[in-house]
Amino acid sequence: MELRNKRIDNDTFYKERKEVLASWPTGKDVNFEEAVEFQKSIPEEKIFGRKLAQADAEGRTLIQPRAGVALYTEHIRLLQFLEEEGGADLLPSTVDSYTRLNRYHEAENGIIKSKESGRSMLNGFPIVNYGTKICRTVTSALKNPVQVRHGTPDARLLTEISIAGGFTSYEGGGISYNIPYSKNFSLEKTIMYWQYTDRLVGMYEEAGVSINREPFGPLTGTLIPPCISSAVAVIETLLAAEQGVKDITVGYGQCGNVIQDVAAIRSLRELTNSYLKEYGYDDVRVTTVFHQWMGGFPQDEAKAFGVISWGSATAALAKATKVIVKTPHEAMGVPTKEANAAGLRATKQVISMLRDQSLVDIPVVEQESDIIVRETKCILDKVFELGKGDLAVGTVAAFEAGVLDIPFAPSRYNAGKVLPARDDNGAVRILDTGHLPFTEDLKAFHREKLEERSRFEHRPVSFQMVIDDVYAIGKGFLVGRP
Ligand SMILES: CCC[C@H]1O[C@@H](n2cnc3c(N)ncnc32)[C@H](O)[C@@H]1O
Repeated sequence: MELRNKRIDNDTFYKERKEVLASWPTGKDVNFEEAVEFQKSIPEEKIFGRKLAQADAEGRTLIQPRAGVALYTEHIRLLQFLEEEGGADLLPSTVDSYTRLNRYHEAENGIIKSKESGRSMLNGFPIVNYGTKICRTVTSALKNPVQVRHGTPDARLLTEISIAGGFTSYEGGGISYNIPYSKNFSLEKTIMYWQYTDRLVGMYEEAGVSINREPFGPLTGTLIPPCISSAVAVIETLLAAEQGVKDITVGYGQCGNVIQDVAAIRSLRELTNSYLKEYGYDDVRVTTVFHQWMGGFPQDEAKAFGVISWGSATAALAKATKVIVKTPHEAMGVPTKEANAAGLRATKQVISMLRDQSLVDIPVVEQESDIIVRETKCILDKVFELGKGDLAVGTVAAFEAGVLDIPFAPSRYNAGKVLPARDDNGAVRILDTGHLPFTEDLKAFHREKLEERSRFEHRPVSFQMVIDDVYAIGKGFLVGRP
């Protein structure tokens, strides 16, 4: 089938669905009509999109951890601990790396080894191996809505079992779970795989079940210019809306300059709503998610709490609908439930103290937001032009042309020409725009910002700034000063 940004017709979808459900034994337990009834039996307060909409209307920022372990009984205990002791408003189930690569045999071995050793031998919760019934045991044991978080290029079977299993939100997208994660996965393929995911969500919507979708905002989590993460988020939103998705949370990973980070959330919300309206999707609910610092973390737990609190403050001042919380074990790996809960409590403390303050409408944020909007429009207009009006075709062509280009991404489909570097205030600017279709005045803006830093540091604007910025974090700084 050819790549097109067009709603998948039923015959094509059901034919593909047969193969998807046959790709692992647990797929045979998925029955759409029965799953719709189960989803409809879930209490209102556990519907992810409802809780987001309520918080957004009240201008509140919800807190959500990442969490996932191999044994489902332990996973239940973990998630119950995070809502009871951590105060999590929203819950995750972070999926293990084998499942993300469709390597269910190895996930199965991981479950067995975890039972034998009494500890989690997987770095997440293997949803596909457990299947619908056990997933329902997990989601029914919790008080709060639960979302599946992962990084899966081909997530079709994972989507089927997740929704049938009572999860009411699902993260990812055909760009955001491919280019930053994989080296060789065809972008055309993953866009089509994620059209399947979004079509399935659309079918649940048409049956009266609302499932929240969340494109993965941070991408590589390293010096990502807001216009690039916003362009990807808007594209994945529009592709999802075409398949019938009605509830979307667009996201952004903290970069470190507070003004730019607040402007990034403000402009992301504005861009997503305006593009949905422009392309005729008038009934899609949009909320935002701010990811606490996705870069390297200090080993020292007190310093880690400093980083966590800094991200919490920015999320609150940006009025993000939710914030994804890090833990003081970030530098070590999968956190203990105690560390995870502590990260949540620190976050909630800061969010609560700042709940009556906002930086969204201050002039410097408005100015920065306008720059991001103009940059993102330059990119998206070119994507549509390259696709001769078809967004999916345009997206593939845009990556080939370097019009979409995600810094530090491993994918061979990514040009890797764009070079970001921080300006004198730590905001992420663009040292080399590669083939980004920026207007001359936008290019001049970035050049000038970097020249300001160059004058302050008495050194030329150069690639060395990029290297210094990447290493600065480990030294506890943002701007990599010479
Ligand atoms: C793109 C997401 C990366 C982040 O996702 C966290 N993460 C991954 N797996 C788990 C897990 N099983 N439990 C708690 N956090 C987890 C990492 O720390 C990292 O920050």
